[in-house]
Amino acid sequence: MTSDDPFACFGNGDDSDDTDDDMVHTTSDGRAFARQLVEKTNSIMRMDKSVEGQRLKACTDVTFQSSYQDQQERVLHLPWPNRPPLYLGPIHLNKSLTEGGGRGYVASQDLPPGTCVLIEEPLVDGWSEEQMGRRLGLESIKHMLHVENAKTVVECLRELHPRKEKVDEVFRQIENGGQSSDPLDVIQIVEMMSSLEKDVSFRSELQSLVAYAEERKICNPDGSSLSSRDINRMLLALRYNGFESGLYLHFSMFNHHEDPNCIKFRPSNESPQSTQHYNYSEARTTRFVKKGEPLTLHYLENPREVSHATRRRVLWDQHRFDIGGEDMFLPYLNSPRKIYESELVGGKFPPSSRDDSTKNDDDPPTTVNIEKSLDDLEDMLLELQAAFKSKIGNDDISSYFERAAALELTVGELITASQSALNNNHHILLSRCKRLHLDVVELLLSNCSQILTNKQSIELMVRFLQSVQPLLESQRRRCGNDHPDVARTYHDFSMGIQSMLSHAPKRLMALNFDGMVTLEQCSKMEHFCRSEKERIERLYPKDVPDIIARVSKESV
Ligand SMILES: C[S@@+](CC[C@H](N)C(=O)[O-])C[C@H]1O[C@@H](n2cnc3c(N)ncnc32)[C@H](O)[C@@H]1O
Repeated sequence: MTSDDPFACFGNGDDSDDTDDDMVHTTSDGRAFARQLVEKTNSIMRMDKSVEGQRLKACTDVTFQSSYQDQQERVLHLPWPNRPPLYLGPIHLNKSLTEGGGRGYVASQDLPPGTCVLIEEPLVDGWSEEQMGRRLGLESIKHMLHVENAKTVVECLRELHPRKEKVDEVFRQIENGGQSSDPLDVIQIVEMMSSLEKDVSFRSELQSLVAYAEERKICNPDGSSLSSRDINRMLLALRYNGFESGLYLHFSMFNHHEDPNCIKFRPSNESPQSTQHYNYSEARTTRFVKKGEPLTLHYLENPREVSHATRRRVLWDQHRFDIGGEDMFLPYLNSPRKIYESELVGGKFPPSSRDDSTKNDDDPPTTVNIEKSLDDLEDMLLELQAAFKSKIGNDDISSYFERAAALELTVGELITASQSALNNNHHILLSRCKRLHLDVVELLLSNCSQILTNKQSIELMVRFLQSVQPLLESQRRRCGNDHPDVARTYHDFSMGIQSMLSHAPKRLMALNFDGMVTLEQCSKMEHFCRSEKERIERLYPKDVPDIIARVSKESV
């Protein structure tokens, strides 16, 4: 085995190596002691659970849920009072927000983390096959005009940004020789529509959709035929409001924030207790939200963890609103743009532009290069996950193992290179690299146990812990202590410690993690991580069917 061997850090694959001095001596006494400690803390946890359960029940209690009556009143002020969501939590629509595009939700009372604020079924569930992996285009309009309830969809779409009434008014002003009073309307409506219409094939597709709508007798709510401008506006409404999972009405009233206080879940569409199928999304707060504070989501869905430069470009490209660069003064905030710790590169505001710097700039920002590598490596992981899932035969497993092992090392190298290029241990891209690393190690450990020697597994677990510990710290700083992403990382940390306590406790202590230098401290940390993971998970109960059942009971 030479140092050039890419698999050197997995050991030489010889099991006899496992009788390594350090490990054997440590494990014989250490394992027993560690097991005792884990059992002791487990039993303390079991006792604690009933008390903790009661405390947490208070958080997910009906105190923070809206009654049917209460919802009815607030639903009247939504743009679709006749199509209420399945549940509207203690929030209401404010139509004159200064930050984030006019309309948006605000909290009607103080809301603890995990409060369910909205449950809704999509108006259009998913997109057509041709649409997948591409930006929403006219094929999605075609898909929408095909669905059974197309007439209702078109009617509802009227109220989505940019509202039909508004668009008609803007063009009326222009056609009368005037100008739109709001420069943002020109950017988001007039310029966006005309840039799409520059394409000849787009224009001809618009015409064929006009004819198709006519044929199916799908018209505007006032009975007039859908014009090509109407269809173009509908496309903007999809782009400005659509989610990966489809189009929702009430979810489209959430504005974007760089540091959002809500998260949208698309839970499994089956309730565990009943045979009833649900197809809903839910939004929950991820931290404490004060009464009157706007409720916001992060618009980037996949991947969510991108650099400031990429976020700025994507949001401009898709929505035509600018999150701002270093020198940009944001009039609605009356201040320069705020910079978050997770965006700093070398302690400074990173370069960013609304335009695609990968195309125009010879020297794209460091973050763009890291993102490109991440995209490629994440694709490789997806391929490997699919291969292992499809139960590859024993003969193939070693070749897939080699690919997964090479991927693990490459991600490790990307972490090292990114750390030095970004000079910021809490940069959002480093968190993404570390999450990827954890996922690759997990893939190896859960699928290649028959190939990995004990020593290799332990070395893998060591590198796993070296990624998970700083990731946890960065995520807590960025998302707070109650975010579901943090729960997942607590879980990983606890599993990693548990495994090392059982197999190589001395090696674990030698890692010298803060507050983890004795066996007792390591065990305590493992217990802490596990209980934190469980605490956060309980903040986000899978209780949507119960909420819906309660509300429908109250309504009769
Ligand atoms: C899903 S809608 C949100 C609701 C919208 N404010 C409305 O009144 O219909 C998305 C649009 O709202 C605006 N918007 C949302 N978040 C924003 C933000 N942080 N800054 C500026 N505009 C924002 C953009 O025009 C975007 O295309």
